[in-house]
Formats: sequence, C-alpha cells, structure tokens
Amino acid sequence: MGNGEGGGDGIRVGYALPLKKVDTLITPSLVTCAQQRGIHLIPIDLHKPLIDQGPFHCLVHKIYSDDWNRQLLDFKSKNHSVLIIDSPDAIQRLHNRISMLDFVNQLSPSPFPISFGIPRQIVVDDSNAQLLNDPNNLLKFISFPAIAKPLVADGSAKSHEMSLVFNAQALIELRPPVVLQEFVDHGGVVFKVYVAGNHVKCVKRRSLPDASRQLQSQAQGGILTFSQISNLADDKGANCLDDAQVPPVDFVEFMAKNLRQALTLHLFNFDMIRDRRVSAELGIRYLVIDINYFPGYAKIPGYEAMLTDFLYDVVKNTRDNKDADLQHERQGQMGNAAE
Ligand SMILES: O=P(O)(O)O[C@@H]1[C@@H](OP(=O)(O)O)[C@H](OP(=O)(O)O)[C@H](O)[C@H](OP(=O)(O)O)[C@H]1OP(=O)(O)O
Ligand SMILES: Nc1ncnc2c1ncn2[C@@H]1O[C@H](COP(=O)(O)OP(=O)(O)O)[C@@H](O)[C@H]1O
Ligand SMILES: [Mg+2]
Ligand SMILES: [Mg+2]
Repeated sequence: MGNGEGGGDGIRVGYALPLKKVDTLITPSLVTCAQQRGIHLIPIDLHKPLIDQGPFHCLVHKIYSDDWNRQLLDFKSKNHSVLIIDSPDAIQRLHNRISMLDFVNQLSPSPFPISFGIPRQIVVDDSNAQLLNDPNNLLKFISFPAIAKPLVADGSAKSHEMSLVFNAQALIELRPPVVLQEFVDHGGVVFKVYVAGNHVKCVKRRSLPDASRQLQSQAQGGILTFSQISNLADDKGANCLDDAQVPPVDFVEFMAKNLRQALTLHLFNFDMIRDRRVSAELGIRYLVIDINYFPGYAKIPGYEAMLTDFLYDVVKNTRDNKDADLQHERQGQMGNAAE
C-alpha cells in the first residue's frame, strides 16, 4: 500500500478545491452528514506536494493547472487503489464548448416520446474568422439571433461572457475564438441537471426570455452582452419559472446516465432547454446547451445527502469489486492447489 492509500476506520475523502468552492460546498451540514456515514472530508493543502498527503480512499478535485495534473498522475502511480474523481483528461473535454457538446448527437436515442440534441453551432477561430465578414456564408450554418460564447470554458469570468447577436452587422464586435450557437426560444427557463454518479437532481432556473422585439430593441448595434444569467437574483421572469414543468424524471435520469457514460465523469451538471420551435407533430425536444464540471451543488436542496451517498457508493463499490477480485483470485489458487 502507498502512503496515500486509505486504511483504518471510515472512508477518507481528500478534496482539492479553490477557496471559494470550499466556502460554499464544504459546509458544516455537509461535513456532519458525511460523518454520519463514516466519511471524513479532508482538505488537501495546495501549498504542499500532494504525494506527501493522505491517506485517502478517494480524492475529488477542481483545480485546473498542468502542475496539478502532473501531481495527480504521480500520486496515482504510487497509490493505485486511491480513486481519483475525475480524470483530468475527461474533465478537459468540458473546457472547450465544441468538444463539450459535439458527442451529444451520437448518444443512444431516447426511448421516451421526447427527443434531444444540441442547437446548431459553429466555431469561429483564426482559421475561418473571415466568416464574420461574410454573413451569407455564415447563414449556411446558423441563423440569427445567435449566442456567441467564448470557445474556452475554463471557469474564468471571461469564459462566461456571452453576447446575443441579432444581425450580421454586429458580428464584427466578436473576438474569436467564439462559438456561434443558434438562439433557441425556450420560454425563459433553463433546466439544470446535477449529476453525482448515479444520483441525479433537476432544478429550474431563469434564463433569457424568448428573443422578443423588446430584447432586440435593447441591443445597441444588434448585440447584447450578458453573463451567468441563471445566477442573477432579481425576480424578473419569476412567472415563467413557476409555470415551467420540469422534464419527466425518467428522461432526466436517462440523459444523465447517457452523458455520464460518454464523458466518463462522475461530477457534473448540464443545462437543458425545451425547444419551443418544435411543432406539435414533432413532439417534445430538449437541447443540451452547457455542461459544467463539479458545479455548485450547494445550491440544490438536499445536496448534503446527495454528495454523501455518492461518495459512499463509489468507495463501497470499488471495495466490493476489489474483494470480489481477491476472492476470485483465491478460489483460482485453491483450485490450482487441488489439481
Ligand atoms: O459557484 P456556483 O455555485 O455558481 O457554481 C458555478 C456553476 O453554477 P451552477 O451550479 O451551474 O448554477 C456554473 O455553471 P454555469 O456555467 O453557470 O451553468 C459553473 O459550473 C461554475 O464553474 P466554472 O466557473 O464554470 O468552473 C460554478 O462555479 P464554481 O463553484 O465551480 O466556482
Ligand atoms: N442556444 C441557446 N438558446 C437560448 N438560450 C441559450 C442558449 N445557450 C445559452 N443560453 C442561455 O444563456 C445562458 C448561458 O449559456 P451557457 O452556455 O449555459 O454558458 P455558461 O457556461 O456561462 O453557463 C444559459 O443558461 C441560457 O440561459
Ligand atoms: Mg450554463
Ligand atoms: Mg457553463
């Protein structure tokens, strides 16, 4: 056993998180809830080498740096049995708004009378920046209004700065690399689905209103910038929120599992909107518009139990699998000895 591998009583979970996230997530209520299931949440000191810390059964993290990724690799190579949630390579896919969503159209189709997909989108970077001056060509890919999103989604304030673009003239305001995504009318509500392994919760949040004339009139020069609209606390749009029906639980759970398996991630949330353009014959359709690694779980009611159950299950399942492997191995040895 490496020094970092957990032994002894209880389940030891190390967490490596930015201070802001520690403050919001590692609350006394979470610590108590975890302790009641024998889980100890242990802060990892980011000023000291990871390799000198532990022991842990499991390690969760949201630190984005090459140095941290190297430390994780080194730690894992010396502590094989420590579960690292999640792998930096799998997380990396969510740092680019194209790789974050492009696989969604290839997922297993929905077995429910509800379909899913993503909005039409195109990346504009150095290789095709001339598209911004060539709206006729651009219109082959997307239509207006469109949302321009920074290509990189690395958690920085900049990566959340969006613009609603109403016409081709406004395109010159954009700074590539950006993703231009069709704006889809969706009734002003976004559904946020929080996933922690096979534990799933869906909540409603306010979103941009349907691309009305009123919005367009506010857009000077055909462009309107905004940031983290779903976290804004004012109560405009509260009516749409109250009236909106959350998608059926079965469908939400199906989507969560589908995404979890494709991404090979345990801790994430995804934003879904209901496509209001879809006609009655075509039925109900949801579009995935954003996927975030290790989001703000503390905003959902009952998050303490959700995260505790997840950590318990993930460590216990790994232990059970190891015990089964060991038993299998022993039976094999006994079989050999008997021959
Ligand atoms: O801080 P919070 O609670 O607003 O959580 C943010 C998330 O909000 P949500 O839980 O989806 O409402 C937020 O989700 P959105 O991008 O707003 O959909 C991000 O996950 C954000 O992380 P990052 O800055 O993109 O790395 C999350 O920020 P960090 O907590 O990771 O800093
Ligand atoms: N294609 C779209 N059509 C309509 N509204 C959208 C679309 N994409 C994003 N939005 C709105 O913009 C918000 C921010 O976009 P999102 O991709 O979730 O970025 P962030 O990573 O900053 O949360 C969403 O929560 C939703 O309200
Ligand atoms: Mg979002
Ligand atoms: Mg996001």
